[in-house]
Amino acid sequence: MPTTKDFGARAHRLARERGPLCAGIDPHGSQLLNWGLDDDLEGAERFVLTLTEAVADQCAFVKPQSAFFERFGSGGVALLERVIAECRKAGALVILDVKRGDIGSTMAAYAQAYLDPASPLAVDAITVSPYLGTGSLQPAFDLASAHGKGVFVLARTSNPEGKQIQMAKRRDGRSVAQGVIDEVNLQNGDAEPMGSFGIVMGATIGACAAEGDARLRESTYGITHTTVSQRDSAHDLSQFNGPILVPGMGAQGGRPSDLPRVLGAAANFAIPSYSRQIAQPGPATASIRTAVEGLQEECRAAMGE
Ligand SMILES: O=c1ccn([C@@H]2O[C@H](COP(=O)(O)O)[C@@H](O)[C@H]2O)c(=O)[nH]1
Repeated sequence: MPTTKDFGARAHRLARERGPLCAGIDPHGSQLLNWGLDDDLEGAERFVLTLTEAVADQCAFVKPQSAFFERFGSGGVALLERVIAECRKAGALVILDVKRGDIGSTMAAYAQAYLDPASPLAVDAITVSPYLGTGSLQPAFDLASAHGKGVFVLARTSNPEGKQIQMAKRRDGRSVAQGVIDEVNLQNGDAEPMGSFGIVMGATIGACAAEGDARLRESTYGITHTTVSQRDSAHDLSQFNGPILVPGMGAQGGRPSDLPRVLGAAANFAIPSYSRQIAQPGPATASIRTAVEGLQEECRAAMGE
C-alpha cells in the first residue's frame, strides 16, 4: 500500500515545491579544469562541495554520478558519502546514478548498499540496468518498497549507441525498451499521485507515440499498451505512472522543449537532469543558482506547469 513517505509521493511533492530539475554532481576532469582546479581528489572535493552548497537547498533532486567519485578510490567514495549526507541535510532527494544490474542474489547486495537506510551509502533512489532481465531487479524493487525508496530503470538512454539494443523488437512485437517500461510500471500499480518506480528516458531520443497512435493500436489490433506496441519507432508512455528521469539535457543537446516531444502527456512526471551545464557558470555559487533558477523556469513552462 503506497504511503506519503514513499519516494514517488515525496518526489511529486518536492518537485512541485522546488521545481522538477535534477542537478547532476559529476566531478568530471574537464569540469574541474574549467574551474581552475586540479583533476585530483582535492580538486574534486572543492568542486562537489561548492556545487552541493549551490544546489542542494534549491533543487528537489540531486544526482551524483558514482563513477566520477569511484575513480578516486576509497577517498572518492568517502567524498560521495559526504555529498549524499549534505544534500539530504539540505532537503534534496538524492538519486545515485550507479546503473547497477546483476543476478538476483548479487542485486540484493547492491540494493542493500544503496537502499537500506543503515548503509553509509544510503540514498533516496538509484539507477539500475535491466539487461540481466527486469525480473533480476526484483530485490531492489522489494527493498525500495520496504524503505520508501525509489528505483529508476534504464529504458531509452541518451547515448546514440543505446538504440540498437533498446529498440530491438521482442517476439511479442514490443521494443525491448517498451517491455522495460511496461514491466516497471507493473510495480507502480495504481499508486497516487505516482509510484516510486521510474524509468530513464534520454532527452535526445525520438518522439513518443502520439495519443492517436495509441488509440489506433487499440482499435485496429484490439491490444493495449501492456501487451503489444505495434510501432518500433516510438514508445508509449500513456499509461506510465512513475517518475521519469531525463538525462541528456544541456551538454548532450536536450532542451526543455524536448520534454513534451519525448514524453508526451507523461512530461508531467519528468525529472530533467543537467550535469555539465549547471557547473558551467561556476565556481561562483550565486551564478550557479541563477542559472539553475532559469532552467527550472524553462522546464516548468515546457512541462505546462
Ligand atoms: O541515458 C543516460 C543515463 C544517464 N546519464 C548520466 O547523466 C549525466 C549526464 O551528464 P551531462 O553532463 O548533463 O551530459 C551523466 O552522469 C551520465 O552518466 C546519461 O547521460 N544518459
